[in-house]
Amino acid sequence: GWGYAENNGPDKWSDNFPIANGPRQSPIDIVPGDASFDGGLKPLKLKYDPSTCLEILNNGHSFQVTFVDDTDSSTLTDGPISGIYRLKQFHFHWGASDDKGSEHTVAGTKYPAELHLVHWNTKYASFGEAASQPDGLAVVGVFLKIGAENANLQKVLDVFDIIRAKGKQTSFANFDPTTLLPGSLDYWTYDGSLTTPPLLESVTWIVCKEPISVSSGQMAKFRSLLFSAEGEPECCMVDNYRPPQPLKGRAVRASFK
Ligand SMILES: COc1cc(C[n+]2ccc3cc(OS(N)(=O)=O)ccc3c2)cc(OC)c1OC
Ligand SMILES: [Zn+2]
Repeated sequence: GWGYAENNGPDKWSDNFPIANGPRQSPIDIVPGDASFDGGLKPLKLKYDPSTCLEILNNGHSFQVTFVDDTDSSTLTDGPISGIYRLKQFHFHWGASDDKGSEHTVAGTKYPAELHLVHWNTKYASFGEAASQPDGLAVVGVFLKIGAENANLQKVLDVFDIIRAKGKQTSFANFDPTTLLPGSLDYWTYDGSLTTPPLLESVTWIVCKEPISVSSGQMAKFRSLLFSAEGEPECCMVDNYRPPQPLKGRAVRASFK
């Protein structure tokens, strides 16, 4: 299957997923000077209920924290979207070293990691159905920047020893993803795609301008996870990011001046 190695990585994804060369692929390089301020963009409204937090899983590409999404308990509204989008999961992408790892870049700058909070439009019956619609998903991206230790993030890293290998999962309750958001919710927004196969062009991207902090030691903990399953030769989970894709004429709007 697909991965991030030389033989199955981003440059090979178009073999099985031709949409990889489509008109609205993600991530992109965000050039602040080229983004147009849109005074019509509303502030993001994120309302998360920690009791909807379910489990944490190593899916072999990243780790994800999954939420119960059968009610409107944890939602994204306003911002660039209309309607109600429900939180399904959040996950991260990161590098083998602190000089790379984010998927979106800002005027060519790479951050050591990027958080994705994945939401689906409740006008559709499920995540899977929404994922095939042009307005089906909204992903909030948050950059991680090397600095002070992040105590909220540490709660997630503390269970990594249990989910070290692909396929491992454990219950994970009462986590509030709001604690992983930056102080300012200023954002850039553009129409894009999932950044991993099936690369569906169904995502309204909402990328926060302000990063959250992560310490270098915490980044080392991310890199202790494995792409490989138990009993397989150990392969460190690092560089699980897709590089920026062609903008192909898309507009990037800014919610701030
Ligand atoms: C839960 O059901 C699905 C899970 C998934 C798993 N999945 C695969 C790839 C993903 C890529 C994502 O990309 S990202 N990095 O842009 O956030 C986000 C969520 C994803 C979730 C895909 C589906 O169809 C596309 C599903 O519906 C059948
Ligand atoms: Zn992602």
